[in-house]
Amino acid sequence: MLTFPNAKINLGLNITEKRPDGYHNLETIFYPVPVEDALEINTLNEGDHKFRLHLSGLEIAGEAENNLAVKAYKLLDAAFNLPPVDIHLFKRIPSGAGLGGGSADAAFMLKLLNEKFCLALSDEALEDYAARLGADCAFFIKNRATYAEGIGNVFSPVALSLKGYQLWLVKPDIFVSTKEAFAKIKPHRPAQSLKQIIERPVEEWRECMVNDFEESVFPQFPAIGAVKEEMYRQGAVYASMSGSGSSVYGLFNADALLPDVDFGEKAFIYKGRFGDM
Ligand SMILES: C[C@@](CO)(OP(=O)(O)O)[C@H](O)COP(=O)(O)OP(=O)(O)OC[C@H]1O[C@@H](n2ccc(N)nc2=O)[C@H](O)[C@@H]1O
Ligand SMILES: Nc1ncnc2c1ncn2[C@@H]1O[C@H](COP(=O)(O)OP(=O)(O)O)[C@@H](O)[C@H]1O
Repeated sequence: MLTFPNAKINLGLNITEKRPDGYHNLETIFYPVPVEDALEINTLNEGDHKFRLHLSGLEIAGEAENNLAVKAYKLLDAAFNLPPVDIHLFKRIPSGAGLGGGSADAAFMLKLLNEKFCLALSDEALEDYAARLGADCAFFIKNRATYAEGIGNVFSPVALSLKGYQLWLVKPDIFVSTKEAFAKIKPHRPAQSLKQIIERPVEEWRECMVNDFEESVFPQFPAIGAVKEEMYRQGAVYASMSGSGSSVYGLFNADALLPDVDFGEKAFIYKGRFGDM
């Protein structure tokens, strides 16, 4: 059985306060984007392993045991004693990019196992399992525009569609540590909540919607800020870094022409169109 875990972008990201446990409260809107991995599972009939993981495409750091697709399998296996599985993951979503690719693989693995082994878990039950694998992981269960608060794990749906807009996504060859990016931020409450901002036309977002991480990340990595500037030079209606970086996206009108731009030899570049997601 085959599925295609997709990435997300953050539309706005306000870091509102530091908590006693060291984590930060924030508000953001997660929106699914059509950049996809491919994830396949088959029942494993040979050997005495519970799982085998085959990886291709972009490299993922870390051992197979720590792969989020495997962690998702282990979580449901502990509860339901699942048959052994052969897992194939083709990685197209860059890691450590603020695109949630690892979390997407985990959430889609839960959905895949639920279907393949007829576990009859509701979306809410799947969200509970997903939340144990990562803060933004549960978003990918319903996989629709979502307002997130708390540490990024308390969700409510938002009525928002970017259908028809073009998406230009660039991840320069730069690694940003999420932990360090948080450490450099002075949390503050925004003048206007993202819930209100998102109701305004996309053309107005540039004046009022921010990703607080840009303030700490752009001075350290000017090349990331330069990608955002380039998006606006090319006519983006709205452009921003996603999550804690290092990817940057631009939203363009349906008829805009997106030229070839050199963002560096190792940059990941995606151009596409939002559909019904
Ligand atoms: C900030 C977001 C917004 O989308 O960034 P991206 O990962 O998408 O870039 C996410 O919530 C990130 O979630 P995630 O990437 O899972 O972060 P984690 O691994 O849980 O945390 C890495 C480190 O960031 C800090 N951290 C994380 C989340 C949070 N609400 N407050 C924090 O202070 C902690 O120091 C933690 O040790
Ligand atoms: N299936 C997976 N895909 C991507 N990264 C994974 C996966 N499993 C574990 N990881 C680890 O999770 C980390 C975060 O990856 P990811 O969720 O893609 O990025 P981000 O948090 O920037 O959105 C990576 O550094 C990687 O080591």
